[in-house]
Amino acid sequence: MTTPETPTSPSDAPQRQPWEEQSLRGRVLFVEDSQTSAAVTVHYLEQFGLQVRHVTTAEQALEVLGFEFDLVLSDFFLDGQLTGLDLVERIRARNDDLSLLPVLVLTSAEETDHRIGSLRAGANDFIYKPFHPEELYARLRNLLALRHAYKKLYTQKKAMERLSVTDGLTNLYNKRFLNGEAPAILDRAQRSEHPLALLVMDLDHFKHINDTYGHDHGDRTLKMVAEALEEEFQEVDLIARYGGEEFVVVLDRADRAQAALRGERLRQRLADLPLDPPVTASVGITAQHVDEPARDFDKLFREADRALYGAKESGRDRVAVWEWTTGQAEVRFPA
Ligand SMILES: Nc1nc2c(ncn2[C@@H]2O[C@H](COP(=O)(O)OP(=O)(O)OP(=O)(O)O)[C@@H](O)[C@H]2O)c(=O)[nH]1
Repeated sequence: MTTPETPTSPSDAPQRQPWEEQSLRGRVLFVEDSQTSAAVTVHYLEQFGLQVRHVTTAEQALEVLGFEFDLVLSDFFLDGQLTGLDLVERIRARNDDLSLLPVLVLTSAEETDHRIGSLRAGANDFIYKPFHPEELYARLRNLLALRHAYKKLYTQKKAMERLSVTDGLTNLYNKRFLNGEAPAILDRAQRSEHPLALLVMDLDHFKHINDTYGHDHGDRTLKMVAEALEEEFQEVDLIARYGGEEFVVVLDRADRAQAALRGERLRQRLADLPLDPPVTASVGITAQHVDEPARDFDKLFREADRALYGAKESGRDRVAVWEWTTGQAEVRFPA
């Protein structure tokens, strides 16, 4: 049985606002110089579920504009030199991703030219003042859906970019990234006149480890070696897995002697890893000093590789340095 208070038809039901059904998510940069209008609008924006930063001029908006915002809501006429249209133009002219921020412009019904101008400048949408809250909600919801879709795409793009430059097994950078980045790091070192060293490390008799203990064991060994490399060279930006069991470290601002010491520490660290059987590694090092003729990255890599070959030839588990003056690999460690 129905009581008199119970609604008997949908029209009797208390009307729920759309934002009570589905609140919005996001941060809005709201630009409005009239305190009275601003108070009403902020009230609605917060009711919709949005976080609001209110400023009164376009100049202030440009100052605080940052990646934490999802949308700009701006009145056309503002205190200060700049209008809402100027604000749109300046946001769109930025050369970072904030140039893509959705902008909704508040205008009055008579301001046709301003509306067209704002849209031509790149505003995504407009709304007449005084607005109906449901209309504001609907327009904001559409623009925020666009924003959230863009953010998702951006995150996916970043993840894809990261995947394309890293090695799946060890998570270190791959050869492609090394070959793309290292020449620029070397170029900067040469122009700012500081040394740069290159370290190439190759595990010894890794084929034997694989053949005897299985490929999975080999993989686990490679992962542990990669972790050791990251710990040993925490301050280094470029550590790469160059191929199977060969790794490269670009030591910006290190000279030959410093790099040789770092190579020796790495050699000892790898020998101390709790692995059964233990691994050893051969290390080849070269450096570009300020007083030496400039070489390109390929040439430096060949020098480090020849030093590595020297370390292998001398019995493995060694650190060898390519000496620029003698044009030869010289074993430095163990002493
Ligand atoms: N488990 C595992 N093995 C790999 C991977 N990539 C390359 N390898 C193996 O690494 C071994 C490298 O063998 P070699 O190039 O002969 O070198 P090595 O046995 O370490 O000998 P030296 O370098 O001369 O001391 C091969 O058996 C490859 O199959 C990998 O991702 N996982």
